[in-house]
Amino acid sequence: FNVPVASFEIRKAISRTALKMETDDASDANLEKETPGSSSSSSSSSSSSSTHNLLSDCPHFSTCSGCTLADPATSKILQTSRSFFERTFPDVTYTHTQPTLSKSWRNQAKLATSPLSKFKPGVQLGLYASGTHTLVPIPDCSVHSPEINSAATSIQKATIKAGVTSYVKPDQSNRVNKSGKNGPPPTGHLRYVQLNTFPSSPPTLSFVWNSENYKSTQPHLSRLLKLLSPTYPNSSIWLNLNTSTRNNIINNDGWVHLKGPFYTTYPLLSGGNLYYNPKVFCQGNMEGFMEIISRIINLSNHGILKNRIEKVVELYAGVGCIGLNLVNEGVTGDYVGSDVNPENLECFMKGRKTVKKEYQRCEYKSLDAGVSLDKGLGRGRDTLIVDPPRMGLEEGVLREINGRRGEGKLGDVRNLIYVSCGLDGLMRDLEGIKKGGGGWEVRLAEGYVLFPGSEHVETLVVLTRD
Ligand SMILES: C[S@@+](CC[C@H](N)C(=O)[O-])C[C@H]1O[C@@H](n2cnc3c(N)ncnc32)[C@H](O)[C@@H]1O
Repeated sequence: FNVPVASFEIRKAISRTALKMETDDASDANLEKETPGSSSSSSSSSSSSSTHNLLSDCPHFSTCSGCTLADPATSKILQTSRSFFERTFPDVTYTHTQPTLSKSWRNQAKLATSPLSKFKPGVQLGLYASGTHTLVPIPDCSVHSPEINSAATSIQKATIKAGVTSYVKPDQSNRVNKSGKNGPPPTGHLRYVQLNTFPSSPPTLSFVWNSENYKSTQPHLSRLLKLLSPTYPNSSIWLNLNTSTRNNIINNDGWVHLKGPFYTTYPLLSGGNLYYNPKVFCQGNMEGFMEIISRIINLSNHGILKNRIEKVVELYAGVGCIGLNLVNEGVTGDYVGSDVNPENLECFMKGRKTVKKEYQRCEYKSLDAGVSLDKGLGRGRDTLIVDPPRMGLEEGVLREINGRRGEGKLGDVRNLIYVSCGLDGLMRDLEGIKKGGGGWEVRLAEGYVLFPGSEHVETLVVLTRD
């Protein structure tokens, strides 16, 4: 069969990207880190001449932990990925491509805080230096959307006037003193700021606050919002109450909607909208991810699928980012999606109302992936789409995928479309599928460098069976 798209020549992709760049790019993906210092984003490969264009001009590159690869050609993860596919599926040509601009691609950032000064209120925003709690301000980060950078600057300034202080966690070694008693507790107001920027909406600002309840955020939070209001009169503004002493950035049960629209929208590929708020998963590089979705939409046209896509079940479906696009394009007229996060349901339903009328026949369930299959969501479906969290598929799902054709809860499925954001999980799952009894054949494997500058690759794998 025929494998389209770019060849493995990432160099070509990079110089293409470099041509489009006005200044240059940098890093940031580390904003996704749940713990300080652990890096997360992605990358590619290149020659030394493209290095200049990609990373070296970002003023923060040498100190910021967001981008770890000065030269994307040194990306280990792409080598690992290519070797894995060459070794495990020698009949498949693994390709990877860098589909997005290398600058200004990030539409979601989680910025940590630290005190601006020892003696006065005011908070600076940035990322922790690798492996530390030392904050590196990144006001001119090249991979952030410009709206993220300017919102961060506005918030920093407003915290000074509003008397907002930074959350400070005493050094762990001081937490339990010699007498065995707890040391001083964490102090301060603001822990993190999450910023989401979509092209057609004002930025969504979320404040992760070291308070048990709204009342105890006062008067500082209200002062802060008042100061920001002239700059962000129509923004969606959220509070996340998080007093946990662990390193989790967001308290999933701590969301409070403060003002502005409850949802923001991102356009589907051809009319209609996806609906988001900070309670649901959102891709960090939406534009890049849309290229993967376009690829899925066009699979049938490129002779990659042996079987038509008609009836689709999608697990780990989020707000319907992949599914609603497929429905809207008429790729499937019979779709059911599911996700364990109940907040996605309303987002999906709102998005569904915006797809083309003739395609509005699609359903959604708030269910864990394995439970979705137990409840029969996979029965009678010819196509399964999965886009699981980094760790990959849960055991029950993998077991059903490995069930024989015609048997079990996925017995009718003949197309399996796996979108992966975690290479380790994907490799483990594909090893399992190869050894399993499902009779699957890998037809396509493509890496997408959605987070240039860090060790991350998003992978699209298409498998079919007779
Ligand atoms: C990588 S995101 C993909 C979402 C969607 N495809 C998108 O692009 O926005 C993974 C999704 O899996 C969901 N999830 C995590 N664990 C799950 C589980 N055990 N069962 C079902 N969904 C799960 C999360 O809520 C999240 O929406």
